[in-house]
Parts: sequence; structure tokens; C-alpha cells
Amino acid sequence: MEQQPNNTNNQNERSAENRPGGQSDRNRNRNRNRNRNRGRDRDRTGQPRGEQGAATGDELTSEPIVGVPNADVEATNGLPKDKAAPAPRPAGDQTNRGERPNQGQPRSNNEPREGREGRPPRDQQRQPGNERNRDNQERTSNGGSPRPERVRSERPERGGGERFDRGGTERTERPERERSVYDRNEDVVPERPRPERQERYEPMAIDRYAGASVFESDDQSGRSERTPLSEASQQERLIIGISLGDFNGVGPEVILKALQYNQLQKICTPVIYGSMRVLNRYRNLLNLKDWNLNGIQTVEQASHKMTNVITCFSDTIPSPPVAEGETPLPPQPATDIQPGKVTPEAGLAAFACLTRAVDDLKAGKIHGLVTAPINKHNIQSEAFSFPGHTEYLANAFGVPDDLMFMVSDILKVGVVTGHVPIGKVRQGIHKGAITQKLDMMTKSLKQDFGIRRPKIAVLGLNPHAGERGLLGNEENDIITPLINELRQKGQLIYGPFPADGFFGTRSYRKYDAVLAMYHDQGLIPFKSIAFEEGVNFTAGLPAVRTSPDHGTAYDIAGKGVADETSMVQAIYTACDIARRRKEYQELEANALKK
Ligand SMILES: NC(=O)c1ccc[n+]([C@@H]2O[C@H](COP(=O)([O-])OP(=O)(O)OC[C@H]3O[C@@H](n4cnc5c(N)ncnc54)[C@H](O)[C@@H]3O)[C@@H](O)[C@H]2O)c1
Ligand SMILES: N[C@H](C(=O)O)[C@H](O)COP(=O)(O)O
Repeated sequence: MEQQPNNTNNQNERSAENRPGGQSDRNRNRNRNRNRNRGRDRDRTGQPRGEQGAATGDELTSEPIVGVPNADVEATNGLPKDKAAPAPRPAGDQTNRGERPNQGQPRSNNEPREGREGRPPRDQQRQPGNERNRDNQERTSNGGSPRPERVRSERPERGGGERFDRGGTERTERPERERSVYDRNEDVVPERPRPERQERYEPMAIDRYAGASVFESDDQSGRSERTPLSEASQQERLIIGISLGDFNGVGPEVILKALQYNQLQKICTPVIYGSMRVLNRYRNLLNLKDWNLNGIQTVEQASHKMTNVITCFSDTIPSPPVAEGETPLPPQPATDIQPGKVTPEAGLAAFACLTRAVDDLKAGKIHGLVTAPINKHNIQSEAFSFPGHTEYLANAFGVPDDLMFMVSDILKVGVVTGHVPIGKVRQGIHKGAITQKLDMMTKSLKQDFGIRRPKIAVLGLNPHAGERGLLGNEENDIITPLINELRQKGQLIYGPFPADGFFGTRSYRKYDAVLAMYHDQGLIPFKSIAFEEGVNFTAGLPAVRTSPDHGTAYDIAGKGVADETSMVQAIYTACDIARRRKEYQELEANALKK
């Protein structure tokens, strides 16, 4: 049975639960949808329903998407037996509470596997009292949107599942075509017994890194206090735009799965900037035929009760003229949907959706934008010559700088240098750049996440944070003096920490956020720790933009197995940030008037 957080003792949590769109509403919706999903697959006689699902009038097509036989789709709707969720451990078993399970012990073949190496199985992660549930309880008591619990047993693992099973002594081979790009040529390595793990890294010398003891802030009390969000802010209806991204990737699928049966309508009005035709094809593929989308021309026409779609690119090529008496050809689809393929049309379409959504965001017609993943290569054109959404949006809003800020409840990581080739990283590491990113991070933690006095950890650039100049001088010359300067001004900035040990010892739990020097230094640990529920947020913009923390996932596109959790979290996070920011700015404005 699914475990729910035990939050009945807290008055705030109760009120968060009971408000529209609160936890209890979501649980009701979830159960209803689960039952609907069960019923959808079978008719009254209990036979599989097949293709005769309810007609919707939304130009449904029953043909399979190119390259995706229906048999594949059917097969992916249920969880294969070998991917079933592991049985929960006994209640008294403490081995997985924040520790790596099986320390120093070879794994038994009969024992349930972990979700990811070093993390407890998912069902245990959700138990009351563990870190993520504590964060969820903390968030609801602060007025943020509680995140829905997932129905674990209905979804395969990401990327087909095998990628996260590395700790297992046995591995079930998948057929080659189902394997993730990261799986290929991987050897099966039996797990070695691990040595007893220390909870904290023991520093060799406490003063080795200026500004703070290694991996510890001076203040040992953990993370900073969060300002609760007012009831009025929680009630405000928000319109959230969602751009389609590359229609040959998993974007359309995770959007539809996140919004299916209008689940999120209680907290916001979603408007998809995409294409009705593309979305209907994916709706067919996902067997969501008895759920209608609402086609609109402009955002002003959006229904607050439905999932709205603005078609942003031409769906058909008109038929060529024919001689008198001849039958004209039917109009041809302009957009050939080919899941898993990189096509120029998908790049053009992704750009059309993005620009239309950004126009509405700039005009203040939507309260936030959630972008589904693009392919950074096929979207390039004269109009779009940026490495990603982040830089495109900074340019569109005319801001001099931005912060790629990967956020989750358990870890928030920003980067000094973002989409920059590794050879150019060093040029981007200077006092001005780090100061600017720290300012943006601090401001965002205050106004977007309600953290009154953010405590930030800064990573070093070099191995072992330079080892006092032996392995590089950037720490001694740039980072440490800056941290000291900011600390003297009263800011809670610590470091520079050697990145490997910092994440290895999970020292990030003591800080509200971490500033990494370059993309992979921050994003590898972030995605290792929080890939499923992580959100990519662009701080430093005057408007709110989030996205899932994954890309187009071409290797699984069109198979119906993409995990929508990150998209759901991106929508919740956009709503939370939009609400908090407005309230913060109003409070600031009032304070100035006094
Ligand atoms: N915000 C964005 O637009 C964005 C972000 C990251 C990457 N990208 C682009 O996406 C493309 C592919 O990038 P990549 O391969 O490095 O990363 P990716 O995130 O697309 O895929 C990495 C792995 O994660 C898996 N995965 C990703 N999302 C998943 C989901 N929702 N459910 C289950 N499994 C999932 C994939 O199957 C793959 O095995 C590139 O063109 C990249 O530029 C775009
Ligand atoms: N660096 C992010 C990631 O790896 O998830 C992503 O590529 C960001 O891309 P945008 O700038 O398009 O959000």
C-alpha cells in the first residue's frame, strides 16, 4: 500500500492539505485517475479495450506514430514483471535511513535491489520521516505546493530501468534497442563489499580552506528558515505556459502525462504552446483518448477547467493545384512525427512554440513558462543562435546575466559557467562572474524560495580545491579572497570546498544552495542525486521559467515509458516561485513606502 506522509499533527499542514489543490485533493485525484487508468484498458466484459476508446472530436487518428508499432505501445503501458517495485523492507530495518544499504556486505541475490546506487529503494524514500518527506512536510507547512506521491509500481525505471540497477549482482539483459545510450558496452561488474562509510569527511586541518572548516558552515544548525506563503497567494489562479520542445523527443509525452485528466488544474491553468495534431498523436499513443484538450487561438481564451493548446506552427501543407476534373490530393502533414529522430522540422517547430510562449510571457499574459526539452542542435538558426533556453531567455528579456539553477528539495546547484566548452571555463572564473552569480543565487533563494538568510557553499575549481596552490591557484587568488570579503559583509557564504568530497559526504544538506564553477561539476551530482524530481530554473530573469532537468531522451521517445515526475515538479515549482516572488516584491515595495 502507498505510504502517505504523517502530517496530521501540524495545523499549517492541515490547512495546506485542505485548500483547493491541496494534498487531500491531489490524493483523491490520483486515486480517481488510477482507477480510471485501470478501467480504461478494459471494457465492461473485462476484455482489453483496444482502439475503440471514446471519440473526442479532437481530430483523433488511430494510425501509429512513425516507427512505433502499436504492440510496443501496449507493452509499455503495464510494468514488466522484472521491473516491479521492490518489496518494502521491514519497518524496523534502519539500514537505509540516510546510509548506503548493505555496507560492507555482499548483496544477496534474493534481496530487493536499490533504485540507484547508494540510495534506499523508492518505497522507503517515501516513508514518513525520511529526508524527502520531511522536505515535503516542511514545504506544505511553509505554504508551498505539496508534491504528489507517485504510483511507483506503474512505471518502469527511467531510461528503461537497467541504468540504475548497477548495485545488483544479477542483471536482466534487455534487447539492444531498448537500452539507453549510456548502457551500451557496459560490463557486468559484481559489487564489491564496501568499507564502512563515515557520515562526515574528517578534515585533515580545519583551517586548510579559508572562510570555513572543511565541509561545514560555522553555524551547525543546518539550513535556513523559510518564510511561509500567505493563504491569499496560495489561492491565486496562475496561468502557466508550457512550450512543446522537440516533438520527436519525450517532451509531448511528459507534458500529457503530467496534465492528464486535468490533474493540475486546481493549482493553475495550463496552456500548451504546441500543436493539436502532434499532441493528439501522442495522446493516442498514450491511450489518453477519453481526455479532451481545448484548442484555443490566444491565451485569453483559455479555459480554467481544461488543458489548453495553442497551435504555433502549421500542421499541414496545402494540396498543390490540379487541372480541372482531377481530384486534388489531400493536404499533407507538414510535421512528420518521428520519435527518436533529429529532424530540422522538429527544430523549427520547437522554436515557433518557444517564441510564441515567450511573447506571452513578456507581455505578462502568463505567470510562468515551463519549457519541454529542445535539441540544442536542430533548433539553431539565424533567429536562435544560443546554447539553450537559458541564454535565449536572458537575451529575450535583455538581462546582462542569468543563473542556471538546478533545484530540488534536497539540493540546489547553480553554475558560474554554464553552457561553455570545458576549454573556456577558466576564462569565466573571475571575481566579477562569481560575485554576480552569488548575488543572483542569494536573491533568488530569498524571493523565489522564501529563505530569509541563505547559506551558500562555493566549490573550488581545481582538484582538492587547489591543495594550497599545488593543484591550481584559482582558489587562493580568486575564490577564497572573495568568500572572505563576502563573509565580512555578513553573508553566509562558505568554501571553497573540494567538489568530490563535498558531495560524497552529502555536505550539501547543510546549505541552502551550492555554487559550482562549471556545468558538469554541478550537474553531475545534481542529476545523480535528484534526476527524477529535479527542476531546471533560470534565475535572474524578470519572469519565471522552469523546465524538467532532462533532455529529449530520444532513446525512449515514443515508447510510452518516459517519466513525467520532473515535468510535474517543473510546473509546481513555476507556480510556487511565481507566488512567492509576487508576495516578496509586494512586501519589499510596502517596506520601502514606510
Ligand atoms: N532543457 C532542455 O531543453 C534540455 C536539457 C538537457 C538536454 N537537452 C538536449 O536533449 C538532448 C539529449 O540530451 P542527453 O542525452 O544528454 O540527456 P537526456 O536527459 O535527454 O537523456 C539522458 C538519459 O536519461 C534518460 N531520460 C531522460 N529523461 C527521461 C525521462 N523523462 N524518463 C525516463 N528517462 C529519461 C534518457 O533515456 C537517457 O538515457 C540533447 O540535444 C540536449 O541538448 C535539452
Ligand atoms: N544544462 C541543462 C541540463 O543539462 O539539464 C540544460 O541543458 C539546460 O538547457 P536550457 O538552457 O535549455 O534550459
